[in-house]
Amino acid sequence: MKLGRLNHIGVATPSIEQSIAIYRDLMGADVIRAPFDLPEQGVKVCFIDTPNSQIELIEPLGPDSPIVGFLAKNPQGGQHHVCFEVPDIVAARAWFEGKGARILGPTRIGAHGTPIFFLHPKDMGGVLTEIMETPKDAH
Ligand SMILES: CC[C@H](C(=O)O)C(=O)SCCNC(=O)CCNC(=O)[C@H](O)C(C)(C)COP(=O)(O)OP(=O)(O)OC[C@H]1O[C@@H](n2cnc3c(N)ncnc32)[C@H](O)[C@@H]1OP(=O)(O)O
Ligand SMILES: [Co+2]
Repeated sequence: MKLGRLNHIGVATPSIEQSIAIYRDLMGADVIRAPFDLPEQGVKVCFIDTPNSQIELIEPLGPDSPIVGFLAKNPQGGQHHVCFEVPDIVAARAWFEGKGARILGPTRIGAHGTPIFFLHPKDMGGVLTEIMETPKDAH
């Protein structure tokens, strides 16, 4: 397998609206897409476009959100995960399983509408890493 494009950096926040203001007013972000809920993943999401990638703002949706623990430890929010693209999510999952990396949960549909899974941070040098199949109409 080859290292693919960095699709986004996930940033957990207690308030997507407050974080949007930072990227819009302080960082001069042009394109801010409307936030949307992803209940099956337990998050509200807002993508901020950068020239070559995206910031994915994520706010907990409900008490069982997978980012509740992270925000309990980091009440201001913070850098949560990175996401790399692969051409084939099934082949990628087999690759990582073959390498003994811990995969968190089933492959499921992520915020870009394509299949994703997560690699445990302990197997990625402390970095929670999302693997995402490249959207068919991408780039
Ligand atoms: C999918 C929609 C969207 C998309 O892009 O399509 C998203 O990206 S949504 C993102 C939110 N969803 C997820 O993060 C799903 C995968 N995450 C998980 O399963 C959990 O967050 C998990 C298992 C990584 C951590 O769960 P939890 O915080 O409840 O467990 P612990 O506190 O026990 O953590 C265990 C261990 O991992 C360290 N940890 C936790 N979160 C992170 C992190 N974001 N980055 C790095 N390390 C992390 C934590 O410190 C613990 O380490 P220890 O040394 O044992 O203290
Ligand atoms: Co993500």
